[in-house]
Amino acid sequence: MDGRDWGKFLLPYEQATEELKVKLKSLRSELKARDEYAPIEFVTGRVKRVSSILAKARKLSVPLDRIELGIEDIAGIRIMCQFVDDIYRVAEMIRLRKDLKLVYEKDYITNYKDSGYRSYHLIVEYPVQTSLGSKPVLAEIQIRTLSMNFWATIEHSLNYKYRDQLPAHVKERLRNAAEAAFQLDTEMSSIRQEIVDAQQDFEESSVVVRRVLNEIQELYFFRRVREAAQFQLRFNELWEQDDVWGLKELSLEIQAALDRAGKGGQS
Ligand SMILES: Nc1nc2c(ncn2[C@@H]2O[C@H](COP(=O)(O)OP(=O)(O)OP(=O)(O)O)[C@@H](O)[C@H]2O)c(=O)[nH]1
Ligand SMILES: Nc1ncnc2c1ncn2[C@@H]1O[C@H](COP(=O)(O)OP(=O)(O)OP(=O)(O)O)[C@@H](O)[C@H]1O
Repeated sequence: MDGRDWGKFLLPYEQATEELKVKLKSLRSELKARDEYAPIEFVTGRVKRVSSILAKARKLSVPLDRIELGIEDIAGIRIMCQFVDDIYRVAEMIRLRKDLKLVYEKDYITNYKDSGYRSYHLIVEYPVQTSLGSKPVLAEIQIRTLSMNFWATIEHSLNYKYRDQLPAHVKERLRNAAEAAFQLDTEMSSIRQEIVDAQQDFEESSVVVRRVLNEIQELYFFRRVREAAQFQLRFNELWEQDDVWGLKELSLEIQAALDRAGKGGQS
């Protein structure tokens, strides 16, 4: 392939990268607009430089007329997430999409690389609509947390600066740094879980509170004034003590009283 052909060759990759970036950014804004939690923090993409394609083809012994299949990351997308769990949610959303086909995946989170590198990779086939018809191109989608990205960006630039000749002790320190970054992710996930649990507890307790108050109102409706007033006093105490379990028990008692009131006469 001579120099003039590269522009044409890269066109569908440029289109694929741009379209995938727009689609994945829209996924984030759509989820946000619906007030749903958006597991995507931000999205980037790039088309591999010709010099980098040639270097990789040489390294992997891919003949130049086979690079379309032999080099999978000419079109590259990167998705950054806040939490490790989000990575797997985003991967699932991509698997379910109808506008691309999953070719294979690499879980470098569970099976992190010797360098310490962690990310989740999906190699997909994306059909680009060109003036000559549909053209499938391969694209690499890397999904990672912000701290995995922090580590990979610095490690990449160090490797670039030292031309992949990092001294052993630096490599060792980078491996330690990757471990520390992952511990940060783990710690952040557990803090988040605690907040989610606390929110669930709060929602559960407000549902019970509303239920008990409605039931007491119903008792008043049946003119069970004395009983309702007693339940109200017990409710006040339990509510002050934030005793959700006690409130649930009280609700059962009021329901029994309501049953009796429904069947029997009024007091
Ligand atoms: N910073 C950093 N990025 C990595 C590392 N390993 C993989 N990556 C990224 O992940 C991409 C795909 O890596 P691999 O799954 O190993 O793919 P590969 O084509 O078999 O091997 P590469 O020659 O490393 O691209 C690379 O092009 C990088 O962008 C690493 O150790 N450090
Ligand atoms: N899938 C991707 N999405 C977004 N950016 C990427 C992706 N892959 C690599 N990059 C970034 O593109 C820039 C150029 O990287 P380049 O494609 O030359 O090398 P690489 O992917 O890191 O390595 P290799 O050539 O060994 O595959 C770097 O800043 C790199 O972080």
